[in-house]
Amino acid sequence: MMKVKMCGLYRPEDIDYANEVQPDYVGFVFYEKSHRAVTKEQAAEYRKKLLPGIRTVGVFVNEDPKNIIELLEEGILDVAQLHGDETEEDIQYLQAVCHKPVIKAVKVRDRYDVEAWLDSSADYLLFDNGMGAGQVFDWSVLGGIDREFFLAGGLQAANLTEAMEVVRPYAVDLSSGIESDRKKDPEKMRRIMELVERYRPQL
Ligand SMILES: O=C(O)c1ccccc1N[C@@H]1O[C@H](COP(=O)(O)O)[C@@H](O)[C@H]1O
Repeated sequence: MMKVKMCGLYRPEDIDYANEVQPDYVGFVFYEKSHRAVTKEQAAEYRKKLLPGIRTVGVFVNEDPKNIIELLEEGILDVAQLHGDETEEDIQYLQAVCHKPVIKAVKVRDRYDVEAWLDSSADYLLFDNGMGAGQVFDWSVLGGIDREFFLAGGLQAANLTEAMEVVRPYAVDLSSGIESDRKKDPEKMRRIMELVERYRPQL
């Protein structure tokens, strides 16, 4: 069944919106250059308010593994998403220490970028065009992938159904596409869930 991740929740009300629409995953960005960045304390508070069935993903860019491990071991996060230059060794180290899923985000320019990570020990790959910039990439380079992956990058109500039908990812991942004026928009979140629910019975 198609999963959905709603990423970049950073205001207290974003948690209320997520509890209403109930995506499979929500993402907290631990990257201080992002307007969506949260602190460990905020994420801990948000985790407490979030419905227990919703899994929390921490988004990191070349973060000190010690900080990632702390968040995973304290139960603030269920999954780590590595969005920087992390290596295969970094991924395996986190998996060995925490026994929690690791998503490796891959910035896709062409098929070579995709193939370079197909044998990764990451629990999931995530194919994206950048870092939450809301830009789509050429999905045709994702053909014939024999493992589960998240599709991110510029997904929104207008292109989501096509993305699900054409790419058939394990999960769709949205951030900019569920925002208005750089804030999470509950109406857009509801619309996305409607589209995912409508698609789900087909699988
Ligand atoms: O959202 C951010 O600010 C961010 C910062 C650093 C790394 C990743 C970030 N976001 C990730 O970008 C994708 C898709 O975003 P969009 O839908 O294109 O806006 C998603 O995986 C976020 O986790």
